[in-house]
Amino acid sequence: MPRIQLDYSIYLVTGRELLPPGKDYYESLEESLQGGVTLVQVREKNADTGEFIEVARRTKQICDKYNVPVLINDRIDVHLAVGTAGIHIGQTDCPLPLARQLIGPDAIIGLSVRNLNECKRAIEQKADYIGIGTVWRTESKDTKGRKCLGPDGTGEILDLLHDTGVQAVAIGGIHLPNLPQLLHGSISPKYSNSLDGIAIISDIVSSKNPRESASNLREIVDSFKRARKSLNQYQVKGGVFDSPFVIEHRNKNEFTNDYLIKRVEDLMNVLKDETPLINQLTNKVVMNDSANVTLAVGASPIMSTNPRDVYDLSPAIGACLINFGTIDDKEGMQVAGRQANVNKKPLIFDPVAVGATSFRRETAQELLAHWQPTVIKGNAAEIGAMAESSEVASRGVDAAGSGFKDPGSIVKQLAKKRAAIIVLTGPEDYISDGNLVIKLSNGSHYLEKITGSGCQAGTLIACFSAASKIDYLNKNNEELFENKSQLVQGDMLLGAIAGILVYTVASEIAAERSDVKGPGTFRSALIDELYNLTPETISQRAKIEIRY
Ligand SMILES: Cc1ncc(COP(=O)(O)OP(=O)(O)O)c(N)n1
Ligand SMILES: Cc1nc(C(=O)O)sc1CCOP(=O)(O)O
Repeated sequence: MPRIQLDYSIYLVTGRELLPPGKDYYESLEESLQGGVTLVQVREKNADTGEFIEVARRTKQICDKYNVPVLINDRIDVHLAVGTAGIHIGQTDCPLPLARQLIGPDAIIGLSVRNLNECKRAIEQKADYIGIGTVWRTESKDTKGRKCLGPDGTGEILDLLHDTGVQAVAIGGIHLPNLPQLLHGSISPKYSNSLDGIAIISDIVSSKNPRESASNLREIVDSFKRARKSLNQYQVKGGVFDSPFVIEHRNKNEFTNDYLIKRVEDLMNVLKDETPLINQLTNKVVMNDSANVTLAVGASPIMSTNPRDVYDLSPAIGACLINFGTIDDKEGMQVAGRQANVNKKPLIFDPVAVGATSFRRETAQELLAHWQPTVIKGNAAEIGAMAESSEVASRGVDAAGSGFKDPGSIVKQLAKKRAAIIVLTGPEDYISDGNLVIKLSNGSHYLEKITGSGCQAGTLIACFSAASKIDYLNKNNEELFENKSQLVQGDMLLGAIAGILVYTVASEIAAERSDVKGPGTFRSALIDELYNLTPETISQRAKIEIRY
């Protein structure tokens, strides 16, 4: 008989010592089940055997009312005494093959996994599921000396589970604000596997209102799973598509150049009407020009980097740009990005010269463990480094060589790996959400002759991503909270396309002006042409190619 299938979505691990003062354990448990907990593990670190059995027995009685299975932490004897669905064991507990012999073929066995080797062994030993941790620091267990895996490390482990049938939850430091970042950021780089659920102690147990806490977490996990399912449907059927970043359900036949141009025009008007604030943590070399291009398209720049300030500003901004050209404000970047995720703001990451030094590579990894970007923009060297491709070597901030043999597939694969929109800039620009690749062929050779043109493109992507979110909210007010797992509402692919198109078309017009004699005059003319650009000009000049 096959073992029962468990729903790992919201996996409550109990912790009586973490209850708020005065809250009864059984009352808290029942409320959390009403909020949507799908699986419970009884974890008793201080109880003696008799007490553990009694707690497990009463826990199972309550869970049975809600048809929620119970597992026992570590103790095979308690599992056998109470007749629960199975056990969860750690690396130093009873070895899995022995545990299987003792509890029989039908019981569930989950195993804690901290790295790739432990995961391989869990697969060999036929664990039913693995608990991947610790994702982030936690006060609920002593994890001193252990490396936090972050969403990235979790995703690498998920890749190994491809086609194995082994399920996976993540554990450690998971709370409502960082949950969307974990779910999106842990989508595995090679096979796009995602978590089956999350294991939680304190976010539920320490809550005064465990029903609400569980229900909030459940809503995010459910909507993430729905979005993943519709993405898979698109890949299978090749018809209507809906990536995790795109709320608009588009039909392939309607997604044409004319449609894109019309939507870019809409966003140009939104920016002028709504003047969103764009916070830019950017490098010293380009700060002034970036602020000016922001103003030229109708948005409003702010260049705040102080951690307290970016925290307070976050709810009020339209989008956040993190450009780590001079990496002076790492703490500010960590806080700004994290708060952008929490407040569901578009977060644009420009990893300037990321492949040039190990410091830059490590900083990028560290930042990406703190937050999930909506868009990653770079030149060939930067995108190559992010994709861990050796095809294009990195030389300072410039892309060496002519780029990739197949740029479309590089951006598409990286978009899947990073669960973000990827923008590759160069003589032609390539943009992908992991499903589609858009090639844009506007621009001027002068862009290579002024400093910070790539940085300005990142700024404009941030402006138009903010416009895309505003546009979405203006049109779908009642559906504001339709998909709580969404990192940001609005069509972020469109925001990226609009930013690049507006910038490159304006650069063409600037370069054609008779008063432009070289890079110096081009630089000023570019800001003027961004300011004067009309939707009609975009429509006349845009060179767009859509590839599936
Ligand atoms: C779902 C889940 N994952 C990991 C753990 C940790 O188990 P273990 O390593 O055995 O540590 P203790 O829980 O015994 O402290 C877990 N309990 N549940
Ligand atoms: C029990 C446990 N195991 C972990 C691991 O990494 O194996 S982390 C952890 C504690 C999880 O508690 P919270 O949800 O409060 O962070």
